[in-house]
This record gives sequence, structure tokens and C-alpha cells, in this order.
Amino acid sequence: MTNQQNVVVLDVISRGVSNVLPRSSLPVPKSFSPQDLKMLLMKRFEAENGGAKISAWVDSMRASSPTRIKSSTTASLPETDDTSSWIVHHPSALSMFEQIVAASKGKQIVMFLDYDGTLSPIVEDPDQAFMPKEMRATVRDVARYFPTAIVTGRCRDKVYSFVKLAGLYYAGSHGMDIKGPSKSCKYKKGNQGVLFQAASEFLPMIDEVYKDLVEKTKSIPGTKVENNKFCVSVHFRCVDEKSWAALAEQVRSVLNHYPKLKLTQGRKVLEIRPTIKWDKGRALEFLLESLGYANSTNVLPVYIGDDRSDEDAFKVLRERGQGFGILVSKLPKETNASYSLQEPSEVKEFLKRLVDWKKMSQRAAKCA
Ligand SMILES: O=P(O)(O)OC[C@H]1O[C@H](O[C@H]2O[C@H](CO)[C@@H](O)[C@H](O)[C@H]2O)[C@H](O)[C@@H](O)[C@@H]1O
Repeated sequence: MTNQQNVVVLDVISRGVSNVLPRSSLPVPKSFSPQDLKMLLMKRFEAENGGAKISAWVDSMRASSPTRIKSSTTASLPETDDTSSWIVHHPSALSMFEQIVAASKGKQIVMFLDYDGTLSPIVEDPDQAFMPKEMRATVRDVARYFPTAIVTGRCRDKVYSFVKLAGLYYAGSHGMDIKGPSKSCKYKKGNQGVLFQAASEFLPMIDEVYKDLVEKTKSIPGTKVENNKFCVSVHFRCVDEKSWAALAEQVRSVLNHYPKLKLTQGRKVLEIRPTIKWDKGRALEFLLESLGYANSTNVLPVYIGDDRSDEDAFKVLRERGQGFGILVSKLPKETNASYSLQEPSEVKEFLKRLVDWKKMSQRAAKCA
């Protein structure tokens, strides 16, 4: 926004809203604060400059998720060196395995696992993203030896129906819905179960937006709208690229009515979420605290994920200077993760090695 537009917004706020926002063009919520009003006005500005906004959305949809490495970071290198340069900065967690376990000496490893693209391969239909049997057995073993959490954009019940393992923490809706192990777990503090929902007041709004989006996008073939309880996903993996602008326009037309919601992007998916300061990074911090490791130096959190939303957790680990983020990706991408793995099969291999290493070190400790 230019200074002049800012002045207009502030002037409008000081004069009141009634003569500024005609009901027909932009509905006003029943009660709103100056902050809400500012957001509404900014959205109206965006609506009036919609063309540019939509084409930016479509560009971003094309780039998909997470952001590919910026060419500026490798500007002095020939293109073919991109991958090798990236791998130097984000080496394979398999090749760095010894260093990772060495860093855990005297510390409790806590595992954080994203679901889609990490434990299950990406597939066209989100309802068919089942976790392979062998992966489930591996995750079960991991959870036997380390406190383990599944952190996902999916709704918690849905991801549980895929993972089907008790004894784990589940953080659904991008961490806005957290529940501790359903059966007794040696890591659980006392007998109290953990249940935390960061955005309960948004439930009716999200439900309403979900219905609006289903209605508004039903004419665009291939679109799938998924209700993730505290957020909504609009999938465009199966939508013809020629219709992406039309889809973005429909999503924007719905969002314009909800100043308290924001749009983010994942892998071929637009995600609508509450504008609260809560994400997978905050969920990671909450879970460490629940496990009794709030300010502890005796913990090594390891977070594995493939999505843009996992970057919030990688960032938290980097800022804490504690633990490691591992990005699952075949392509060089801009990331706060320390290490990389190429695909879910490598995630499985890494997790298996971790379990084997733990078993061996426990045996060695018994014999000593
Ligand atoms: O945090 P995650 O567990 O990675 O969840 C993020 C989104 O994952 C799902 O969508 C992605 O996977 C689908 C199945 O492979 C794929 O069809 C889609 O294109 C991907 O974006 C899930 O359906 C979304 O609700 C999650 O937000």
C-alpha cells in the first residue's frame, strides 16, 4: 500500500465505517474492531486491484510448494551446480546419521513427523493418501523408543484414521488441534491427557467458509475442498491449469468476506486458516513444553517434513539452536531445515536406523 492509501484507511477508520463500506460490496461482521476494519478496507483495496492479485496467486500456484531455491542464492553458479551446492548446505540425513545421533548424547530425542509427503507418498486424491504398512510398523517402533508427534495440516481425526497408532501425540489443522496419547504412555506427564485447541472460536466460521467454497468451486472440474476442522484446503492438483485463475478468483471472492482468515499455500493446495499466531512451530514448542522440555538443554527435537508449513517448525529449531529440521524433497528448495531426505522411503530408512541405533545402545548400556 502507498502512503496515500494508508492515510485514506486511517482517515476512514477515524470517521467510522457506515458511509464507507456499502453492504452490497463487502459485508461487515456484526462486531468488529478498528483492526478488523483496517483488514476489511485492505481487502477492498485488493478487490479493486484484483487482476494483479489473482495473477500473483496463479504464479504462486505454479511455483507450488515449498518455494524453490531462489536463483539469487546461487547466482554465481552455473545452473547444473544448484543441486550439488544445495546438498552441501542440506546434506542427506542418512549420510549425516552418525553426526545426528552423536549430537543426541545425554539428550532425549523427540520425533516430530509431518504426514503427507513424509509418511505417505503424495497422491492425486487426498482421501487415498494411506500410509504403507511398513511405514506404520516403523513409526510404531519409533514411538516405542522416543516421544513422537504427528504434526499435520490435516484434521486430527482424519490423520488418526490413516496412522492408526495409539501412544503418539497428534497435532492436526497445522498444529491448532493437539491431543496427547490415548493410551498409557511412558512419556505422558502423570495421568493427565493433553488436549489443546488454539482456535476453537473459529469452528463455526471455518464450517461456513468450507460450505461457501464447495458451492463456489463446484463448477471448476477437479477442485476438491477438504474440511480440516480449523482450516480448509482447496486442492488444485487435478484442476486444468487454464482454470487456476478462475479458481483463485472464487477463493478470493469467499475470503474477502472473512477478514479474520488468511490464505497460505502448500503442495498444489490453497489453505484457508485463522489469522492467529499459531502454526506448526508453535505446536512443536507446545509439545516440548507438555513433555517437560520447555527450557531444557537435555532434549534433541528432530522434525521431518516436506511442506511449506513445516518451515515454521524448522525455523523454531534453528532459532532455539536445538535439534534438527529435515526437509523431504528431491529438488533444491529454500528451507530452514538442516538436512534433507529425498522421499518417504528414505524417511522410513532414516527412522529404522534410528530405532536400530537406540536398540543397540540400550543393549550396550545393559552389558556395560
Ligand atoms: O501437513 P501435511 O501432513 O503435509 O498436510 C498438508 C496437506 O496435505 C494433504 O494434501 C497434500 O497431499 C495430498 C495427498 O497426497 C495431495 O493430493 C495434495 O495435493 C497435497 O497438497 C491434505 O489433503 C491437506 O489437507 C493438508 O493440508
